[in-house]
Amino acid sequence: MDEQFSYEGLYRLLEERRAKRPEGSYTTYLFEKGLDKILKKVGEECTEVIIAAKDRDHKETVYELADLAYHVLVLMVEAGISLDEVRAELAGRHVIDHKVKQEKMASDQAE
Ligand SMILES: N=c1c2ncn([C@@H]3O[C@H](COP(=O)(O)OP(=O)(O)OP(=O)(O)O)[C@@H](O)[C@H]3O)c2ncn1[C@@H]1O[C@H](COP(=O)(O)O)[C@@H](O)[C@H]1O
Repeated sequence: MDEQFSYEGLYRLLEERRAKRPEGSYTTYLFEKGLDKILKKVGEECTEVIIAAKDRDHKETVYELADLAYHVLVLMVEAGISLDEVRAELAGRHVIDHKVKQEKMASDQAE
């Protein structure tokens, strides 16, 4: 296990790939091909996650989820979407879900 790994670190590396376009980099290849290619890869990886999960193949599902996560991060960099934006969106929903859950619990108790 690489102790150095973080989503933030990988995101920054992908941003650097987009800016510098080093040769021999698969990420450079994706950015050179452009948005349609990146979207195609995200679609393919989604399908592979679905197939692996449907087969209840835990190891393969983890592998395909990692492929999907990488390609989603490439898409985010290409689209100029930061990890903080997605984190903030999830955090906002978390509060809403909590309130809905509380309201439901309160109305269930009143019955
Ligand atoms: N996490 C990944 C990662 N996951 C998957 N992949 C690549 O995604 C590709 C997916 O395989 P496929 O068979 O679907 O695609 P392919 O046939 O190789 O290529 P296509 O023509 O279909 O696009 C493989 O080439 C993998 O190497 C990744 N490539 C890079 N990273 C990360 O990105 C960093 C920078 O990578 P480079 O830009 O290549 O230096 C690396 O250090 C890693 O941390």
